[in-house]
Parts: sequence; C-alpha cells; structure tokens
Amino acid sequence: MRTAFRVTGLVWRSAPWHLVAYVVLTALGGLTSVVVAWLTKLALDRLVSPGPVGLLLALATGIAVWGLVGALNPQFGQYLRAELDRRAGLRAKDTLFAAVERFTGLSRFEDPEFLDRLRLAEQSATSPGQLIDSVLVVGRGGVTLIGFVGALAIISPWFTFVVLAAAAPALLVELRLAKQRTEMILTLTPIQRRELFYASMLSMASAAKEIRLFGLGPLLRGRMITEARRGNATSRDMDRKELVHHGGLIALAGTIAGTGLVWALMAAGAGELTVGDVSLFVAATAAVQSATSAMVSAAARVRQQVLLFEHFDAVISAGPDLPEPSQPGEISALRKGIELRDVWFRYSDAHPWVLRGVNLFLPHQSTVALVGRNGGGKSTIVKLLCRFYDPTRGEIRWDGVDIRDIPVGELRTRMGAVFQDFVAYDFSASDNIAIGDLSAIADPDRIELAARRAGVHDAIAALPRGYDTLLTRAFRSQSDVDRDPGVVLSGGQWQRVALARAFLREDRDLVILDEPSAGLDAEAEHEVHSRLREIRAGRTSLLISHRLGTIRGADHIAVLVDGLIAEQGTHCELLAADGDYARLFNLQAEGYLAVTS
Ligand SMILES: Nc1ncnc2c1ncn2[C@@H]1O[C@H](COP(=O)(O)OP(=O)(O)OP(=O)(O)O)[C@@H](O)[C@H]1O
Repeated sequence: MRTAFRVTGLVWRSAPWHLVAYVVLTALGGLTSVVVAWLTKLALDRLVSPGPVGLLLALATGIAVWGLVGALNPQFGQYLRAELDRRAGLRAKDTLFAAVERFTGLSRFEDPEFLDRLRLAEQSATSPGQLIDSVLVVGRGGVTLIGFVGALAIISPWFTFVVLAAAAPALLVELRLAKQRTEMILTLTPIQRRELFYASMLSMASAAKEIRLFGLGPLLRGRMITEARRGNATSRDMDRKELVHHGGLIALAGTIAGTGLVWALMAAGAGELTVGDVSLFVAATAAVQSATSAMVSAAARVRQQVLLFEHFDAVISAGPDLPEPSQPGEISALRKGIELRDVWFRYSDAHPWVLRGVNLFLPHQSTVALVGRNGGGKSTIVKLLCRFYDPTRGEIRWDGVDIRDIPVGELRTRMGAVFQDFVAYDFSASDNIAIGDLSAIADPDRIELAARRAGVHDAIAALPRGYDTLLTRAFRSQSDVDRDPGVVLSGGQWQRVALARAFLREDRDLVILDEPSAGLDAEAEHEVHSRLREIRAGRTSLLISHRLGTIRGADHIAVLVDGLIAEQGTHCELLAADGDYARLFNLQAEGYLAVTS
C-alpha cells in the first residue's frame, strides 16, 4: 500500500488535472454499460407493452447518448493515460537519475545486483501511470459490478452468487501468476542486460574494428542470440502457465454464462421473465464476468507493479555508498600536503589486496611521480585520492584532516585530473573541453585558451564547424542549419582534449595526471610535458607515467612494488640507490641508446 501511495503521489505531483480527468473518465466508463443495459431493458419492455412514444424516444436517445459516451471514452482515456505516463515518467526518470548521481563512489556501479535493480527501476520509471491504471481498472470494475450485481440479483440471486463465487479462484490464480511473473522479470533482467551488451557491441563504432578484423561478429551474435533464447525460454514458460490457467478460467466463465442463458430462456418461455429481463440478464452476466475478470487481473497487475516499483523506491531511497561525515570538516586551500598513512585497499572482500600499507606524502607545491609495474595499484591510489572508494584500512589526510571527514563534493572541487581512461563524449569539441570545468561551457575564450595550451586549438579550428563540431559520427548536430556529420579525432588529439580539460582546472589545489601523454608522438610528448610543467608549477601534483624520462624532473619519485612504496627520492637519489627505479630507467635508456647506436 505504501508503494502504491508513493506512485500515486508521484503521478499526482506530475499531472494532477490529467489524473482527475482520468479518474472521472474511468468512473464514467464503469457506469456506461450499466446505464445502457438498464435503458435497453426499459426500452425493450416498452416495445413489448407499448406506451407513450415520447418515453420510448427518450429511452432511445438516452441509449444513443450513453453509447456515444461509451465509444469516445476509451479514446480520451488512452490519451490521458499516455499523457500521465509521459509526465510522471519524466519526473520518475529525473528522480531516479538524481538519486544515482548522489552515489559518490564507484562501487555500486561495479555491483551486478545493483545494476539489475537499476534496470528494473528504470523500467518501472518509464510508466508509473500503469499502476494507477490498474488501480482504476479495479475501481471501474467495482462500479460496473455494483451496477450489474443489483440487476442480476433481482433476476436471480443464486445465479449472482455463482458468478461472483467463480471470481474467487480466479483471484487466487491471478495473484499467484503475478508473483511468478515478477520472479520471471527478476530472472530475465541480467539476461536482458547481457543481451543488450552484445547488441550494443555489434553496433558500436569503437568495437567495429576489432570485431571485423578478428571476425568476432559470429561469436558476439551467437552469444546475443543465446541470451535472447534463454530469455525467450523463461518468458515462454510463463506464457504457457498463463495460457493454461487463463484457458481454464475462461472455460469456467463460459460454462457458467451458458448455463445461465439456458435457464433465462427457459424462464422467459415459462413467462417468469420478460424479454427486457432476458436482455438485462445477458448483459449483466457478461458485464459481471468481464468486470470481475478485469478486476482480478488488474489487482494482480497492481501487485506485480508494486513489487517492481519497490526497486525504484529502493534505488531512490538507498543510503550513501560512501559514509558521510557526521560533522563535516571544512576543507581549506592546501597548505602542507596530502598524506597516505598505512593505506591498505582491496576492491571487495572477494578481491586480492592491491595496496598493502602505502605511506606516501604529496608535499604542498611539489610534484610527486608514481611509477611501478602494470597492475601495481597506481590508478587505484588516484581513485582513493579522489575518494571514489575509501581505504580498507589506513587513512588519507588533507593537511592533517581525514578526507572522509570532508564533504566529498568539496574535496573534488579542489582537484583537477587527467585520468588514464578519460571519456571521449559524443559532444561538440567545445563541450568536450568544458567538461573539465562546467563554468566555462558558455565562455568560448576560456575554452580556446585551454585548447591552445594543450596544443589542440589548430586541429579543432580546422574542423568543419570549429569548436561546434561534434566529435562523434554516431549522431548528427541538432542544429537545423548544420547537417554536417561529426568527426573522429585521433588518439593523440583526444589526449590533448583531455589535457585541455585539465588546463581549465589548473587553479585547483591538487592536479592528478595519470599517463597524460599516452598516445602522443615524441615531439608532442616533449611539448605537452613542458606545458604540464606550467600546470604543475607552484601546485601540488601527482604524475603517473611509464615513460621514466618524462618524470625525471619531478620533485619526488615513489616506486610502487607489490602494493607498497618500495623506494622513494629524487631521480638522482634513486639512480644512486641502484634499486628498482634505476633498473627500469636504465632499461628504457638502453632501449633508446640501442636505437641510436
Ligand atoms: N574496479 C576494480 N575492481 C576490481 N579490481 C580492480 C579494479 N580496478 C583495478 N583493479 C585491480 O587492481 C589492481 C591495480 O590496478 P591499477 O589500475 O591501480 O594498476 P596500475 O598500477 O594503475 O596499472 P597500469 O600501469 O597498468 O595502469 C589490478 O590488479 C587490477 O586488476
């Protein structure tokens, strides 16, 4: 009931007048058949024993008018129902994704159960009007039922009882089916998500190269079809169950109606019923049966929709994924530095340890470079600094304050970052740069300056519509004037767009650069690193790069081995120590020497 009220509240807030109109229309819909049946009975009786013509005319007009109301009702109802869904669906979607936005960490997006639930929530958010509709069908059925049960009871009380009693097993059967259908939807959700994944891979430009070169099409298509078959088998089972049960219920209703008709005709033949009574009996039996069956299946649908809507409710009322500070501390401009103190981390209890007691200090206004093997945990440290996860053990302190005690939004406004796996959005070039700082979205000068500093201005200026060019070929511009297709940037150009985002945030207290020059040619790398030195000058920064030549100028270099900082110092100190860093550095240097010799 609580969920049903919440949905009603949502629909009411989204479209109150449409809801009122829909309720009135539904009630009228329920009344129409009762009124028409009674008027028909009276008109037929009048025909058999003629009276004043005026009365017959009034009855005939009444039947015609109510018949017209009955015919138009579904059309208006359909429009109102669709409008309710559109308006309430919009609000529900907004509410749902606003709730998703409130999850500040990443763990929920890596939890298949949560993702299944989110999909169910999305599905129920698309048509919250369905639940209202089903409730109203129950109400409309109620109105029809009351109207006809009276008529039927006058003609035959025992038969009324039989017709109504037949609805009880139907209700039980429908409720059971609704429960099973809900369970089926839960089973189907992960199957459908996988099927959707394969289908999107098959139509995604970014995957098209490998799919074609490696001949992956049949594999992906085969897997997609396997999932679709699995889904079909699950829903087929359910459909068969419904067929059997509904078939049984319809056979029962038909038998009762047929028996009733035989009795009514025999009674009319014996003079116990009038022709009008027979007409009313037939109409009442059909109406009571269809109203009870509609009510019963609508009641079952209400139950199913409530169960599904509970997933929507669960997502929008889910607590924070990262604990919020009970007494949030103030975050001020960084003055001393950021310290990782005995930080241990694993992605979940089922995952191995990635960090095993990292101690690292990022002093104010200096650059710390982090190096280590692939999978060593460097990007994980970045994610912890941004508080996408909390350390499993240990703490990270911002000028001595645990970052868990600082509101996460404020912490993040103090940071700029180029992530190793930055996102190439299907937006215009201008918007793609403004991603770095949305306050620049309407400031073309700031965007251009950032692009110039990242060395990508000339490339963007040369595009068909300059900064307004879409950086994707999956969509067309929405402008009526311009139907130019978008363009695809090269990997290195994208890398520079990501750098331009960082330039927009260069005034932040902490700048994180995770492989910022990956994909750049040697000249560009050299140029970009000299520009990055500009960003880093006088700021606190963390630089991650596998090209050790680009980090030798860092104030401090830390080497991450087996989840621990194995050595740290300046480039010269580490070379002198002749440890891991010296070995890796010499290995790379030898590679360059070998080419030149
Ligand atoms: N979201 C995640 N869930 C589970 N394990 C993860 C996740 N992200 C990373 N890992 C694991 O954590 C370990 C460290 O990964 P991380 O990306 O931090 O390494 P890295 O040092 O940045 O590597 P690279 O030099 O290749 O970029 C790897 O074993 C990786 O498989």
